Amino acid sequence: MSFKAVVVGAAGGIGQPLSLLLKQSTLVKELALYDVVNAPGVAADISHINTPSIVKGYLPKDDGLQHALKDADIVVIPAGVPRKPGMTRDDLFNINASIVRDISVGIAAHAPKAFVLVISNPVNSTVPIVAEVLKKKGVFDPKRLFGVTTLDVVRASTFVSEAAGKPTESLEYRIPVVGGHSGETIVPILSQTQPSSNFDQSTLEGLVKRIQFGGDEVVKAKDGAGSATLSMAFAGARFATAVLEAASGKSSQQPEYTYVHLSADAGGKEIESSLPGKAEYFSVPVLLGKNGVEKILPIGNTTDYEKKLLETAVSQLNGNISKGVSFVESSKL
Ligand SMILES: NC(=O)c1ccc[n+]([C@@H]2O[C@H](COP(=O)([O-])OP(=O)(O)OC[C@H]3O[C@@H](n4cnc5c(N)ncnc54)[C@H](O)[C@@H]3O)[C@@H](O)[C@H]2O)c1
Ligand SMILES: O=C(O)C[C@H](O)C(=O)O
Repeated sequence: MSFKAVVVGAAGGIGQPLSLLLKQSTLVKELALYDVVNAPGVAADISHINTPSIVKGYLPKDDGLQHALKDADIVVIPAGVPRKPGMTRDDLFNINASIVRDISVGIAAHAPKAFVLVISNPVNSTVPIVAEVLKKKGVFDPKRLFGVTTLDVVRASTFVSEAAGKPTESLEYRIPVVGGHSGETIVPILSQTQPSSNFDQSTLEGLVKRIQFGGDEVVKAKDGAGSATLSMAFAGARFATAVLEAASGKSSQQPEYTYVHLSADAGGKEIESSLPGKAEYFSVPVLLGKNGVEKILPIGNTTDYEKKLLETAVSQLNGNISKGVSFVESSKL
């Protein structure tokens, strides 16, 4: 079984390597690359790779977005501006909110059944923006909308395996990361690290900070030239592949951590009622299936320290979520 995948923002720092990685997937039969600039060039380049998928590039002219999205099974969105040093992800809201809103209007009209994977920041707000647009258009299915928080999970296994003195075994390190995708809304549950690792409290807190602010590390190192692109492309392709594998009927008992509307499954509702405050959206452990979210698993036991981290995350997230919802409420669609 193979699928039509669309990358919106395909000519960007994430979009190009992400498109390259998706071109390598045998789960993809058609790859539609859309951007406001240079998408045909990126598509021409990638199309020379001799993997089975057909690649086409689209620009806004001649209803490009509509044609790119037509019959899409999965739409991955890394469109929008990245951070520069000194900025928070929320500082991107003013520009990226309308970009994501307008793309969502296109998805509602031309690919209402597609899985939608949102990479554009601030994810805590852009996912609610997509949901609100799809709701207004009567096509919202919470099982099919995902905020991509995989990079936090990828970073956690890299940083924790390094701290455990086993950097070459990082792929074996599984660390739940829940909450949102910005600073203190990112909550690594290091007490559930597998293989289990015993860190003293100060190492533990250092690791939590590093995972929460891993994005800033890259923004600082790039010194004005943007934020994480290559590690994000890796993480985005990994998550998109998991969604497509599940859609093709290959089930996995390994959860993926992704930022979803908690109504997507009864397990989400249970998590919502157990959280120390209101949060309609949360990154949670999800088992994927043919229709997207199949089951939301419990977050599991947490230490008192992690409970405090969760409290802080929830209090910040709620404002991010309301900001996205209000933005669509006040938009003329
Ligand atoms: N979720 C995550 O973990 C994560 C990680 C890294 C970056 N990001 C976010 O991803 C976004 C993209 O980052 P980047 O480094 O690739 O930026 P970039 O500037 O290199 O690329 C963005 C691309 O989006 C395109 N674009 C702008 N408006 C568009 C529109 N209306 N339709 C289609 N395409 C449009 C631009 O032309 C550009 O090619 C940023 O918002 C960044 O903060 C998220
Ligand atoms: O840090 C950023 O702004 C980009 C991204 O969200 C990241 O976590 O690397």
